[in-house]
Amino acid sequence: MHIAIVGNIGAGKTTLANKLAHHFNWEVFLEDVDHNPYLKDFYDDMPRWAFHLQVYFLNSRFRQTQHIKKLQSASKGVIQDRTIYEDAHIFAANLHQSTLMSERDYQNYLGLFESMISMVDPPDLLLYLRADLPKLVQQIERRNRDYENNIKIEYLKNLNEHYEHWISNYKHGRLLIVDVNNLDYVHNPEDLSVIIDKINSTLFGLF
Ligand SMILES: Nc1ncnc2c1ncn2[C@@H]1O[C@H](COP(=O)(O)OP(=O)(O)O)[C@@H](O)[C@H]1O
Ligand SMILES: Nc1ncnc2c1ncn2[C@H]1C[C@H](O)[C@@H](COP(=O)(O)O)O1
Repeated sequence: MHIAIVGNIGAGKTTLANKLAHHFNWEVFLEDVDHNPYLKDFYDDMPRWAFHLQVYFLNSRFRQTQHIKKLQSASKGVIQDRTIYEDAHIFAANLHQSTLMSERDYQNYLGLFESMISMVDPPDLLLYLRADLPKLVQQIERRNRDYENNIKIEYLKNLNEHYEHWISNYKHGRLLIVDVNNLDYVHNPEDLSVIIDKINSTLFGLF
């Protein structure tokens, strides 16, 4: 079983991924953030570093999918924090649309993505955490990563629009949308149970 958690920056993916991995006793795959050699530079100068960062994330995410595939064939359960689909359909697409990534870099990137995606298995369940801008801003501030302090509201808004568009066209498998605006699964165990019940119901027909 493979559950992938998707959603905008600060939506609560990592927090939920860790909690679900603990609950189901499955392996968790997190993003390559702390050792990412481009992320800080990217936030300082997006046009300069957009292509480098996208190639880095694409490669790191692709490796992760191959690792997940091996665990799946050994019947191990996996929770994944963010997917390769979001790199291309959300982040790279948004950078291109916002003219922060040039046409030739974007086409070059898409060629690479298309070559890789045929080797990627979709998750058994895609869990989309939908969060409005105030919730995202509050949680990004709470997390307090230096390089994210100057993220513009406009950037988050554009990403949210890409998420909504992508999710409404998602056809690779089962999809569960959870509105997290009024959920606090950090402090309220009942809010975590609400999500776990929805997952059990979607995946196993329980409840
Ligand atoms: N539903 C929630 N309610 C309250 N706080 C949350 C919630 N989800 C996440 N947080 C807090 O918000 C911050 C960002 O969450 P995180 O899981 O790192 O988001 P993401 O991985 O989506 O970027 C963390 O400090 C986390 O403890
Ligand atoms: N593909 C990406 N392009 C640009 N930025 C990205 C990409 N994937 C992740 N990120 C950024 C967004 C955040 O600053 C960090 C970690 O993501 P988070 O949603 O907080 O887990 O990486």
